[in-house]
Amino acid sequence: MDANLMMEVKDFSFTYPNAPKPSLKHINLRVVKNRITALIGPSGCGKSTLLRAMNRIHDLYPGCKYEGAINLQCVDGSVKNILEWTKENDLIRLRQKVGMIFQKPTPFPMSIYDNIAYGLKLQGIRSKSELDDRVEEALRDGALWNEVKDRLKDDARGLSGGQQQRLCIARSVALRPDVILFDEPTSALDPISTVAIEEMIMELREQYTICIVTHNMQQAARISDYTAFMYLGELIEYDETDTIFTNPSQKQTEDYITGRFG
Ligand SMILES: Nc1ncnc2c1ncn2[C@@H]1O[C@H](COP(=O)(O)OP(=O)(O)OP(=O)(O)O)[C@@H](O)[C@H]1O
Repeated sequence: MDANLMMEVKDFSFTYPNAPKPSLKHINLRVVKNRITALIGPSGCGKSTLLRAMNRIHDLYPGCKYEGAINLQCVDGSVKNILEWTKENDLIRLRQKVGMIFQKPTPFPMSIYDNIAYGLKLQGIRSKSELDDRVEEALRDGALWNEVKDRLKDDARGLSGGQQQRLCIARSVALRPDVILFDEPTSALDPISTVAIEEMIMELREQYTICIVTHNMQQAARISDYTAFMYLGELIEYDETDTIFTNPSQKQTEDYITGRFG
């Protein structure tokens, strides 16, 4: 695997439990370190299914069938195929290394502070001052600190939708993952909150590797470095975002980005 890659999906097929046929077929995708990779394509093409395979979140339901490989570059330079991991502890660690942000914000029913501290405590951090520092650092990374620093003990569910989404990003970032997966993170938000999240994602790229599913082609064009176009469970074309949007090599990609279908 090239040193500039964080993940590499190789000849990957995926079938949901009891489904008659695979939802993803022979996918190859390169996820470059410290870059934003966007997955685009019409509804039902398999974008979310692919994203969710990248931290094995499908395994919360038994019976999924994986074929091929999803390789992850580890800190020690070794490369691991995450599809071979079976132990529950390995999967928990994987989801700390490869975090996920969902379409609807999912704050825990607890205070703003505890939303962040919860995962840190699970990682074994007990010192109050260390927890305070890590919570502040995460909320700063999530561009939320100034808005919430005087009400850290308030219930997180009292925040606006955009603030809740930034809290969820801060919660993920607090665990210092290598990769953050975003599944349509702004589709439930107003335009102003959307801009705030997009700006944050672009800043996070300096420290993290990012993969984002979006229905919004302008969003993909605005924020991503690389784009993959998917159709009917296959990856049709992958390239630098500028190339995909100005000079795609496949007719299906061109038809999609010019609004002729989807
Ligand atoms: N839990 C499931 N069980 C069986 N099939 C599923 C399940 N979830 C999704 N699928 C099927 O897998 C295919 C890909 O779905 P997926 O949600 O990944 O597409 P998508 O491109 O993200 O769509 P959208 O943009 O509408 O969210 C679809 O044919 C869908 O019906």
